[in-house]
Amino acid sequence: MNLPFIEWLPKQRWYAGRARVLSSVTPSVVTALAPDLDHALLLASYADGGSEVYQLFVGWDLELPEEFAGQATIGAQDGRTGCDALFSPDAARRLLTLIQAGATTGPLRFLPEPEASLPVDAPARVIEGEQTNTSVIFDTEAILKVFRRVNAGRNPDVELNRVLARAGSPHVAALLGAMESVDERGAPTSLAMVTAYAPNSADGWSMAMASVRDLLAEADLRADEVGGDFASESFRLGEAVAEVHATLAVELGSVAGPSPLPEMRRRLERTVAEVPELVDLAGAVADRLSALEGQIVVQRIHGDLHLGQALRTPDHWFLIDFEGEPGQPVAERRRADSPMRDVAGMLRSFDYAANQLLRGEPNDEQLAYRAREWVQRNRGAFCDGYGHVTGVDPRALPGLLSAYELDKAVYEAAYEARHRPDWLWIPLKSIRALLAAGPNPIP
Ligand SMILES: Nc1ncnc2c1ncn2[C@@H]1O[C@H](COP(=O)(O)OP(=O)(O)O)[C@@H](O)[C@H]1O
Ligand SMILES: O=P(O)(O)O[C@H]1O[C@H](CO)[C@@H](O[C@H]2O[C@H](CO)[C@@H](O)[C@H](O)[C@H]2O)[C@H](O)[C@H]1O
Repeated sequence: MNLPFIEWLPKQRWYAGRARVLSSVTPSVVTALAPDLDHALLLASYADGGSEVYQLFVGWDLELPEEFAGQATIGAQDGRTGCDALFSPDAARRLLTLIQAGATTGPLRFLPEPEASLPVDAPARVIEGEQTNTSVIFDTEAILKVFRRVNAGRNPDVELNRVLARAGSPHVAALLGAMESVDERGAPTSLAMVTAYAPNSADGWSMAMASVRDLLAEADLRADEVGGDFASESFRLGEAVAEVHATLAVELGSVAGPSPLPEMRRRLERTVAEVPELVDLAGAVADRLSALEGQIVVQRIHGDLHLGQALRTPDHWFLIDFEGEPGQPVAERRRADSPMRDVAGMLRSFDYAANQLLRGEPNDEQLAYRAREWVQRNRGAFCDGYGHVTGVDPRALPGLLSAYELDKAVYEAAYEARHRPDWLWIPLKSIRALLAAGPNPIP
């Protein structure tokens, strides 16, 4: 396969190498699925000596919806045009059919869940947006998520969705199937998963943004007085996260174990090297992380929880995307950790929602005050909901929570520097605020 991947790959939203110099992109494993459809693992090598593996279904001379033709077309080879086949509804349906059939092709395994019935004839459409992976929706019935960056091992998204669905949790979409590759020793690497689609749902990020927008439009009203108050949803979301944690603890265990302090310190060091604005703050952040010295209670958790990972269905809050932090090795993403990592992730997200809408109004003190009020109200409601289920209010663990919030904000600084440099100011502002607030950030 000899397509111009080196030009096409860096233009994709899910490409994570923006801060690095790409030196080559080579198809390392190619598996033919049909005469006009191949599966390819692409080895992207960087000038710094590092590399990443990306996954692509390459379609040949496929018909593409007009609006996606430019984005999906990779280039020409031997008189045929190669494209990202997930944009072809027909190719996407064929992938679903392979999963339904439990097919095996070369190293690829297509695995339906027991009794699952996949909508193999449904209209299919790629969803666009700020996603790490690429997902295709099949009518209102199923959603196929293809992991873009491939890391050896079983992806926690597949693993935890399966555990939670089989335990009857009302807070996840049912897993319908998966796709893996196996190496010579039979060890699996997750490549894709299909879950039931939740129709008529809204994601927590859009709902929170609508609520903040309402508040900022009514500068004289308090957060609890405007129509779009989000606090009761934040409370229910706190309950849902706590219930998911409780189910994971029952199903997969919860023990006293070493804290992730060494990894947090390494992350801080790496991020300071990438984000010069952090240099002056790093010492104070490191001091605050020391609250995690010694042992803590750990269990399997979501690992990268934020408002965009929560879907409000007509009946429940669902949590999605249990993949952990994109870009980390699978072993690290599967590692047990404190549930406070997820709580901190969601609390950070309330901060993001309010700050994001203050963009362009940086010096309006009245709006900034209102936004802070919204954040306090919703962070508080989330913790109330969480504590209502577990009996332990996260605010009773301020040192732990503040350390996890800072670690998350450091992660976000690296994430934004790589993917959305325009947003970098949000985690930087939060790091300064968290340091100034002391180790007990929530009243
Ligand atoms: N089961 C589902 N039902 C409805 N929409 C979903 C479902 N799962 C995911 N989505 C939508 O797809 C988007 C991407 O899913 P996500 O798992 O977060 O992918 P990524 O890893 O690419 O970020 C979500 O923001 C959500 O809007
Ligand atoms: O792609 P994922 O959803 O797995 O997560 C990554 O991208 C997120 C942004 O899309 C990023 O989240 C950060 O921005 C959100 C607003 O867009 C905000 O709600 C989150 O709190 C903030 O962390 C996430 O960190 C990253 O892993």
